Amino acid sequence: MAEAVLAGALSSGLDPADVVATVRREDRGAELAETYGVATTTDNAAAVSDARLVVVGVKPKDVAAVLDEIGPALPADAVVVSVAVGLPLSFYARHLPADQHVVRTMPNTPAQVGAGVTAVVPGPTTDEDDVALVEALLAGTGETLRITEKEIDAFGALAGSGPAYVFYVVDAMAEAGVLMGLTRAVARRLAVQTVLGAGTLLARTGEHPVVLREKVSSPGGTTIQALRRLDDAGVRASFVAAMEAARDRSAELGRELG
Ligand SMILES: NC(=O)C1=CN([C@@H]2O[C@H](COP(=O)(O)OP(=O)(O)OC[C@H]3O[C@@H](n4cnc5c(N)ncnc54)[C@H](OP(=O)(O)O)[C@@H]3O)[C@@H](O)[C@H]2O)C=CC1
Ligand SMILES: O=C(O)[C@@H]1CCC=N1
Repeated sequence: MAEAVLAGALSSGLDPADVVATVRREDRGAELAETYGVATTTDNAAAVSDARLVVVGVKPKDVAAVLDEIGPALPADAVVVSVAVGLPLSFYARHLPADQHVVRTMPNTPAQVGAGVTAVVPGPTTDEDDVALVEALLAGTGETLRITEKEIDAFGALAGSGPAYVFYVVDAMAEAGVLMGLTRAVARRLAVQTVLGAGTLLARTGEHPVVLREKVSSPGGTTIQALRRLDDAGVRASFVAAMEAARDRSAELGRELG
């Protein structure tokens, strides 16, 4: 996820000379340096010692150790940007020096191609300049949306995890195409282009998805037959249950690790 944010930010004008990426493995560092032209190091504390923005992009279970490591080296005016699912701002406050500014975010992987959407939750002591700086970093990754911390588990369940649901649907549609005799390459291309086209149509027209769905579903035609099968199989209810499970896991992670 951190690489996707890096790629999006660089593509919109962030200077690679202003970035230090930290890694655990030298080979990973070489890969990032080669791909993005950024400096890399395995020394997290050294990397943050004159940083203005510090994106902590490790898994939730590893965040505490990284914060404990970098805390003493952080400049007082550095803003720590959280991307971890589940961990509340209070968690960061416990592991960082008093009054260190923190902005909690929830990005998604389309950030890599500038088509992401990221939630931004300012920390209690964070000033407007700091939040604007974080939003400027994220501008190249797509849209940003300020929300409250109580909304972020739901945001993550919908938008953070959302790309995985779409990839799941694309895979299922392509597999159905193969079942009906299309080649794998053609089936996948059709599924990808159809999702891209439908998403673009939704975004450009601003029409409600129900209206667009009805325009495809001719009375007595083919699409309505397909949609009836999806309803019979409980697909809509499954989406609700799936996203509630993701939201609940996010809250649970916060309790487990916090
Ligand atoms: N994946 C997603 O779509 C989203 C993820 N997130 C959040 O982003 C965070 C990362 O998730 P994700 O990208 O999936 O996980 P990954 O495991 O793919 O990425 C974590 C990276 O952190 C590196 N790392 C681990 N420990 C250290 C350390 N001490 N110092 C430096 N680097 C370290 C890992 O190195 P190594 O390669 O050696 O393992 C790895 O490259 C999580 O907190 C997650 O909740 C948020 C929104 C969406
Ligand atoms: O699955 C996860 O835990 C991360 C957080 C949101 C998307 N991926």
